[in-house]
Amino acid sequence: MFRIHINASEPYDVVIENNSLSHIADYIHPLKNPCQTIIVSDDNVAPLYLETVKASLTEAGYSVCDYVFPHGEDEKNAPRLIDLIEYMAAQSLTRKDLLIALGGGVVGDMAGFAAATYLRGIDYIQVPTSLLAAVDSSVGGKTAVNLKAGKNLWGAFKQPILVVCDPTTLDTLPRKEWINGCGEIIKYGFLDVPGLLTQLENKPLLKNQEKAIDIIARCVQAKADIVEQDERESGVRALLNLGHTFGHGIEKASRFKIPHGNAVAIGMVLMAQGAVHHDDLNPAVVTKLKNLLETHELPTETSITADELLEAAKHDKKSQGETIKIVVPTDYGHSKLKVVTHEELKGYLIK
Ligand SMILES: NC(=O)c1ccc[n+]([C@@H]2O[C@H](COP(=O)([O-])OP(=O)(O)OC[C@H]3O[C@@H](n4cnc5c(N)ncnc54)[C@H](O)[C@@H]3O)[C@@H](O)[C@H]2O)c1
Ligand SMILES: O=C(O)C(=O)C[C@@H](O)[C@H](O)[C@H](O)COP(=O)(O)O
Ligand SMILES: [Zn+2]
Repeated sequence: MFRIHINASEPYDVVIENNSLSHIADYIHPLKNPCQTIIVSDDNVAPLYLETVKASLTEAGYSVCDYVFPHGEDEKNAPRLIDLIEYMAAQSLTRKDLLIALGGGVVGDMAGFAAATYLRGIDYIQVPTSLLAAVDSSVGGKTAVNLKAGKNLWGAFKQPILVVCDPTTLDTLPRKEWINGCGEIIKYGFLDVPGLLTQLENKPLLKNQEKAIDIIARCVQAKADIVEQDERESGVRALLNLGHTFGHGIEKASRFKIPHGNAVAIGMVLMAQGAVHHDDLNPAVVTKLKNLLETHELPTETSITADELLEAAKHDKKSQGETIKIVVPTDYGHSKLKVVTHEELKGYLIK
């Protein structure tokens, strides 16, 4: 069992414990007296875990309603968010009540945003059930939905009051979602997490729940260290965007056929290749990165055109006027922030 404290402006704990879902109310109770709760989930996760969470809450005296929507990135949008908010209002949830996001990053991002804005903000808990959500999206308080113009363009910073991760839920996670989660994990390997890349090289993390617990804890601690320094991304937090400058464009241009973690993997390779020409990165680092991604069955290239990627990057949050903040690998396991013009960014895509 791990309990990692996140010392944000509103501090909270991340609990990582096998079978924690069956007694989730034990973790909630010290923070929140019995109240009305809404569990938000998708149609893959709800049939597997909704009843377990409900049973624990009901037994502890909480009343529970649920909102279950179709799975997938396509659903992380404004109409779905409004439908959820309308449902919350119809259930007469008050400011003292609680939202529980049970699922992957899509559920967590959208339900978190609903909690951030409904009645100008109510408490919420992240209960990640995908590997990607466990290592990244459930922690740090970035909530959002996508707009037609791009990824995560309508959102808010709102920290959860608690994160409860039950790694046994990964037993039902399809292999392709393990692969997807590994995209973000390898990203952490390039953000100075000591030994993480070596650990992954020695044994790929696919369908290995035993090993996943330790790696989840290491990534969460790494994210905590960054978020605690810079909760609202005015500086170092932007490092967590390694692979995302082009990754978000890849997701959008593929109409979300290429999922987030896969897109981040390709985005890291593109940025590393660019860094060989513009930042003197040793080409051997690109080879090692590609090998590690391939061992985890992740893609390393895309047929999406440079023009599409550049256009998407220009509209991303990290763009300001003619410049954009990017994250470039400086060595195997290390990266740095850099501000370049859009014209210079183009150069990163020319091989
Ligand atoms: N807020 C953040 O800091 C942050 C960080 C990283 C990614 N994200 C966002 O997270 C999203 C991606 O998250 P994701 O990969 O979890 O996507 P997701 O929520 O779509 O989950 C992936 C798939 O796995 C299924 N699933 C989840 N848990 C399962 C389980 N235990 N058993 C069986 N099936 C299960 C889901 O139903 C879905 O079909 C993207 O929208 C991305 O932008 C946000
Ligand atoms: O928490 C962060 O900060 C991150 O950047 C984590 C990313 O993995 C995540 O995909 C995030 O949603 C991207 O943020 P955005 O601001 O570029 O939308
Ligand atoms: Zn990400």
